[in-house]
Amino acid sequence: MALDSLDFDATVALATKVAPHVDILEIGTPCIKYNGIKLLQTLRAKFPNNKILVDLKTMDAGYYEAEPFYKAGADICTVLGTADIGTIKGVIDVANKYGKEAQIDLINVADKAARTKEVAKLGAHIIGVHTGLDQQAAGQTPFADLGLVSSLNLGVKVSVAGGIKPATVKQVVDAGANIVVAGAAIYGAADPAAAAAEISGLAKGSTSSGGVFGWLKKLFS
Ligand SMILES: O=C([C@H](O)CO)[C@H](O)[C@H](O)COP(=O)(O)O
Repeated sequence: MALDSLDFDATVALATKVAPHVDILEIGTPCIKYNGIKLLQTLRAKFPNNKILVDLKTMDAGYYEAEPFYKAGADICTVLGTADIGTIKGVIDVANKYGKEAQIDLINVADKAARTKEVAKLGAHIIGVHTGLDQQAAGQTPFADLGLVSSLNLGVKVSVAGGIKPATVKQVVDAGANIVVAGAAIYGAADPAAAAAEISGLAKGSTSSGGVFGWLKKLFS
């Protein structure tokens, strides 16, 4: 789940609702810029059972920028695929130093296949196929890019983000996504915990929407 609010307390409150229903809590870029590493430290202490991704979208000084976040308990940090290859290598190297993972975000990368092959050779742990919020506002989706990146079969995990909602979870899993990111579909829902449970259930291939939770909901609705 992507936490994209700027408000510290609201972010912790939302994480408290969704944490039991998701594997990874993602601190979104605006959120980490606004709140800083203290928010990571707070979430790390409160949610020992969730992985935490810090969406740094690093563009320079990869090793130097990401190291304090891995030290503070981040499991995954992101670095921009448009960054210099040395910057990307820096984040991969520091992730390896702490036994963690680096995610290379393909947002705005022109030749996504070429960059994916290049960073896979460097040992990238996760490739992020990502249609950002501004691109979504212009009507773009991540589906075609996901198909392209998955078809490379490089043995690197693929994450997809960009307006994913219950109706599109199966499509992205079938297209090869190992990690499904949802932000607005959860925090914009009337019941974020239920939305998180439904999306997780769908992503993990449950047979009914939302697994047992969704089934019970349907039964009593
Ligand atoms: O990464 C994101 C965005 O660039 C701001 O940081 C979002 O968290 C990501 O796109 C997931 O959110 P939704 O698109 O709302 O599902």
